Amino acid sequence: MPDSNQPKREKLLIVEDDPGLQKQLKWAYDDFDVIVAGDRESAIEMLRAEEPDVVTLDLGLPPDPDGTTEGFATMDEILSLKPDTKVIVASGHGEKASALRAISGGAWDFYHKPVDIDELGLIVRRAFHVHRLEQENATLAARGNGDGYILGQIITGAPEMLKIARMIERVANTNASVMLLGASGTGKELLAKGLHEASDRRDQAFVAINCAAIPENLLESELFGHEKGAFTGAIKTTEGKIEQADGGTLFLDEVGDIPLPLQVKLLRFLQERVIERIGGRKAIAVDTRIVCATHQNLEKMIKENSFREDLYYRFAEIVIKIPPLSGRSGDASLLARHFQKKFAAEINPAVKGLAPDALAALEAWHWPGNVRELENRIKRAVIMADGKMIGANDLDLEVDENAATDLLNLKAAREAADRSAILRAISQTSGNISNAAKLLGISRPTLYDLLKQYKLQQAS
Ligand SMILES: Nc1ncnc2c1ncn2[C@@H]1O[C@H](COP(=O)(O)OP(=O)(O)OP(=O)(O)O)[C@@H](O)[C@H]1O
Repeated sequence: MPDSNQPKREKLLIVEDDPGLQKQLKWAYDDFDVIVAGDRESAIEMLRAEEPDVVTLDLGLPPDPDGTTEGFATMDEILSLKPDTKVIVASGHGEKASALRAISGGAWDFYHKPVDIDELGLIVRRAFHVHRLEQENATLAARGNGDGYILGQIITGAPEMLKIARMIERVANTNASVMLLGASGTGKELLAKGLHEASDRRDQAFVAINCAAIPENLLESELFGHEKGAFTGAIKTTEGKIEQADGGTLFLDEVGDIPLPLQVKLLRFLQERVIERIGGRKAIAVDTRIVCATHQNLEKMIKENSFREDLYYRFAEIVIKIPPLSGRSGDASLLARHFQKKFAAEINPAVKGLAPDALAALEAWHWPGNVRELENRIKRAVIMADGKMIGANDLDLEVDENAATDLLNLKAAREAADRSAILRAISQTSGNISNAAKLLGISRPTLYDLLKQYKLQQAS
């Protein structure tokens, strides 16, 4: 007798252009609901229609079956439409470069062809397992029940960031240099710290330096140190940041601001792993791992000859792009609750939470200054709040008509429209749920159900 309680089978999308291999893989995964696509277009069509959680992707797809361009274009499109997808990339080319490109582009895992069904089966099953855990974690975090922490101190429930945490964990124990790209306030320094803590260098120093904040003429000495008497004012021998981070990690923020002569000196350090202090004669060996960040367009700077291409490739063995806060579903409320509790404890314990209209305004805002802006706004609101709850007025935000983004499918578009209408109604009625329900033409219980469904509940 068929078991009506049987759980829904998980969906696996196989993107592979070889019909023989398609059949073989389909047969091997008969415990999953397998769908197959032979090229980018049909893969994206199936992603939109079926929303698979795991995808195995052959990099050699038509019209470039012997290269990787079409495969990577498919991977990028999948991850931009549905960032929580676990993409497992297969390549017959077996080059390290493809593996690095895949992982830094957000792939979950990489394996070399020819396919070993058992080995791939393990990877696929683990990917489903981790996807399930991440979904549970995201739900808990959005409800405010889970702690929502990743990599130590980073708070998020968004699949976009969980993907990045996973990438960071994977590269932490390689010695590859990592470049974090993201707008100001997206948490690059916190992620660099997270990478250090996830690596086996965690017991040694984590040293951070912002190259844009230090005058050009002092930056060399800050990085490389100096010997006593090397220049006027050098009254004692001083270690630079690179040496201070020996055995550990150096976070170089705003590398785009490093002047060209110093870029040459840094290149030498990265190639030979030795430094010379200013005024020093001996080469000192250092084992410092570099994580760097910038919000500048280094590729453009290379074209304009203001950044060295060879240094870029030394810095950017792995490039990780950090999404802006507005691209992290549910994180604005989650982080707001965290900062409200933190600042209330430090500054104004009378403030107990965020009113629904405040949460609505937070979710609708586009956050040009990212997490730093959110932190500052909540801090200010905690200081200024009259009552127990922070209201939308305390945040000094206007409800923003969200710019349309590329949505996965009609269901996702409807949900986005529902969320936006609900948030606006709550904001217009200053958080009064009965009035908001009236404004929306639905009953109060229906509105509560929708708040729950879209994870828009009020903080307790
Ligand atoms: N996910 C997060 N969870 C908790 N706090 C965060 C998170 N992201 C950022 N922050 C906090 O926001 C502030 C800005 O973060 P951080 O300095 O890491 O950003 P950044 O990208 O390095 O900024 P910039 O490019 O301007 O230097 C810090 O106070 C940091 O602790």
